Amino acid sequence: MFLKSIQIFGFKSFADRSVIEFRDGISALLGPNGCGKSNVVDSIKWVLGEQSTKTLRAEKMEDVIFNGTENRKALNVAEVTLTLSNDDGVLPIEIPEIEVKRRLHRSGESEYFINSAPVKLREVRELFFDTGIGKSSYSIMEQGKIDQILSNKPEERRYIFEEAAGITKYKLKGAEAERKLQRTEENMRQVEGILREVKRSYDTLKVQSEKTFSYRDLKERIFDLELDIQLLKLKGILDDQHQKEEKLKEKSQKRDELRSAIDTINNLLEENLDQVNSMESSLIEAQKKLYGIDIEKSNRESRRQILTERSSELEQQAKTAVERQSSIREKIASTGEGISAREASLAEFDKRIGEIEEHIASFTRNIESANGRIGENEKHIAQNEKTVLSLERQREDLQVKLREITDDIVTQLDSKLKETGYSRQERADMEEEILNTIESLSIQLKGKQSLVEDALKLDESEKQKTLSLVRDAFEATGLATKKLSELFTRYRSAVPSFIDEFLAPEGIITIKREIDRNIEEAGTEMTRRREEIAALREENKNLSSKIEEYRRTLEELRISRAQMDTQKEAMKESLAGLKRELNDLEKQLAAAEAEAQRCKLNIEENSAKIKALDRERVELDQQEAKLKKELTNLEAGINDRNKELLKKEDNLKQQMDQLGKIQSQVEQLQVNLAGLNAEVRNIYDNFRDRHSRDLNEYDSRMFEIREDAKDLRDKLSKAKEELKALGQVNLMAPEEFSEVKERYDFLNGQLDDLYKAREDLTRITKQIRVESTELFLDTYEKIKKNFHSMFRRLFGGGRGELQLTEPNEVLTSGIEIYAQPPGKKLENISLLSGGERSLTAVGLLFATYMVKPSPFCILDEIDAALDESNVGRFVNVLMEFGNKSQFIVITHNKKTVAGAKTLLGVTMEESGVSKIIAVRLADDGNVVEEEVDEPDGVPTE
Ligand SMILES: Nc1ncnc2c1ncn2[C@@H]1O[C@H](COP(=O)(O)OP(=O)(O)OP(=O)(O)O)[C@@H](O)[C@H]1O
Repeated sequence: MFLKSIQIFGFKSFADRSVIEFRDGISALLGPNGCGKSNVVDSIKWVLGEQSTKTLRAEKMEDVIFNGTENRKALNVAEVTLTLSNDDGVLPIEIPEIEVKRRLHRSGESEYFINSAPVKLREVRELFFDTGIGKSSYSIMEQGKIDQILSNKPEERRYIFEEAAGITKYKLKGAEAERKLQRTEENMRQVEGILREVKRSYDTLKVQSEKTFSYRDLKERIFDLELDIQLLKLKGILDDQHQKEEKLKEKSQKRDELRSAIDTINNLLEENLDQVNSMESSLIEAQKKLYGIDIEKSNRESRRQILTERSSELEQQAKTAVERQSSIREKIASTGEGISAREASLAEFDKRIGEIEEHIASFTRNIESANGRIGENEKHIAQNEKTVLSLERQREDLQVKLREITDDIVTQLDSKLKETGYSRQERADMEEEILNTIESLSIQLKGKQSLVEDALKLDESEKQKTLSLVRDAFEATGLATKKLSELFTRYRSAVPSFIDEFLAPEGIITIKREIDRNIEEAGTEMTRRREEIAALREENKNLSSKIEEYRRTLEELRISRAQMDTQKEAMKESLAGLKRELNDLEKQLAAAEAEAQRCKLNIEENSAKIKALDRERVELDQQEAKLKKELTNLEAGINDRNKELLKKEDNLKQQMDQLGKIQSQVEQLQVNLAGLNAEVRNIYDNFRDRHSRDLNEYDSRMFEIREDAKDLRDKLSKAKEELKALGQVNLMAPEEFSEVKERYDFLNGQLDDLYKAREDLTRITKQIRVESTELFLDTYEKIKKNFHSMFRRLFGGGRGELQLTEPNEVLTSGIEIYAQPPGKKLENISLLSGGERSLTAVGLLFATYMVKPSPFCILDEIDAALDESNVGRFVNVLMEFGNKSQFIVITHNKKTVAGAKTLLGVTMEESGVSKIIAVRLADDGNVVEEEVDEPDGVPTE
């Protein structure tokens, strides 16, 4: 026994955790349609790693999770655990019992386990390689799959043979090796391409790098030569510098000695000068005082002159002020007149403005009253319009009523006339008869009257005769009257009395007349109101044009008032100007008077001041004579001292000349030294700028140079020419070359590895192909032979053939099946009947089993299309195989069930939820173990 049990939870219709314990031999899985038998097969395929939702009869993978029933909620996880016995070591793990589990969450998360350890799908698949079990194997055969085997292209049938030959693993390895080989060749092509590219750079950079090395050597030589030239130059300067410093030291000493001798002479000179200076200060002081007196004297003289001139000016000013007073007075008089005239004009303006204001007020009132009147008229118009509107509505209502009542009159008249049997013709006839009777009566009466009148003229006898005739005639008249009265009575009864009802005060015609009258009255009232509205509108139109006229006049009045205001303002301003002018003139007059007074006072003050100045002049003349005497004495003393000073200064000058010469020599030396220093600095700086190095570093080399400057310069120009001849140089070439070289060497190494790998892979692929071909051919030949005999057993005769479509390409060739049921021609399987096809496929399956039986086999209703005799043969063969291999058969066929040792029932006691029931049969076919009641749909014999 290989398949021990399966535990299903949440998978399709298995909502509850269900365990199916499998036994050796043939187990039949029974149950009514739709109870979940095929779901058990699906669960086995699923746990073995089936990924095709189509094969699992689902749209998407989540569809395999129990999705609920009317009474149960859907689950969120499906889990199937398959327990396999590995006592025979079929599976490549050395454990006697292996548990494979697959779990799927509704979120899409999927897990696989082998013996509770999480694994990848690949590991599950590898576990069943070449065992006949697994995704694409022959251990699970369904009705659909049998059809597939037979109707597939010959090449697609190969998997059964490959699985039986055990070359699936080889095939995978071969494919893997092929893939690797392809990848390797692809890599080789890529590496070769890259290498070609790199080689180009490699060659170019190699040449460039060699050139760069020559360049670098020359550069170094040039540097050394330039260094030596600079060092030689520096050495010459430094020697010169040393000599000049010595000379400077000597000259500086001499200069310092001269400076101290000059300082001594200077000190003596300073003492004599101090004495001369003090005498000169006294002289200057005396001169200053004398000068001061002179200034004082001239000051006073000029002040005296100024005062005299000022007095005459003041007299002239006083005269002018008096003249100005009289002219101002004249202007004041004329300005006063101007003011009075403007005040009169202002009064006139006020009067006229008052009048205009009154006009404006009266026009404004007129406009207001006209507007008021228009407002009232508008109100009347609105009222009248309202009334007209309501009258119109009334009239319309009345007209509606009139139409209604007219209709009523016609209807009532009609019915009354019908009721009373009134006939117009009869009435007309009767009226004619009455008129005829009245006429004949009046003719008779006229005849009687003329008879009576004639009788009155006759004699008595004739009279009596005539009167009796008249009496007879009156009798006839009485008859006519009676007839008339009868006629009238008849006429009255013929004329309908309802007319009176109609005409009565509450009668319908009276009401109609009332309505007619009301309509007419409403019309008259509306006309009156409309006329009134028109009159009011006309009045308002007149009033509006009047208002417009008033407004225009008002506007004109306002403009003239504004003009008047402007003129008045101008007049006011002119008046104010004149008043200001008057005020100014009055002030000017006062000022002129004050001016005249001030001039008089100033003239008096000036004459007093002139007298005081004359007195001070006498005193100053005396002081001047005294100071002039003091000055003569001081000038003589200073002259003597100056002669002594001149002698000392001559001596000093000689010393100074000498000092000047030495100082200039010192300075020249200092300048020279500074120049040399600058030269040295320049040499250092230039060197640093050109070579980015410090010349200090090479100081010691200065004393090792044996060549002279000329030789060095010749060599330098030669080296420079050589450098120029090199042309453009890639300075980074050596570094770039070393990088490219490294890459070039690496790629070469890689290419060698790839060549080796390709050789290995080609060898492996070839080996796999040879081994696979051998294995395949061996198995194919066996199955072919078995198929032939199995076909004959199942069909009870006939012939079954297998043929390679391309015998020279064993590893890709298709396998054609030919079948010849007994008594028929050898035919291609596509021409077989459904049952024949099933039986042929079963034959192929069993032929394969004979070569490589898979550890277990599930057959899902493959007997469905077989007839009784074929089922019999099928069951016989099945039972034979059942002794060696484990079979789980889903069937509805009683004969097949009878062949089973164990019965497994699937029911749906609860709608939509599958449940497992197991029944074990003894060898004699009796039930020996019953775990649950026999499920519905279990066929019994
Ligand atoms: N995810 C699911 N959740 C619940 N029930 C499901 C699910 N997927 C399928 N089913 C139910 O499983 C039943 C089909 O089961 P299955 O095909 O195994 O029946 P069967 O016993 O093989 O029938 P038959 O004898 O007709 O072949 C259907 O009733 C279907 O509704």
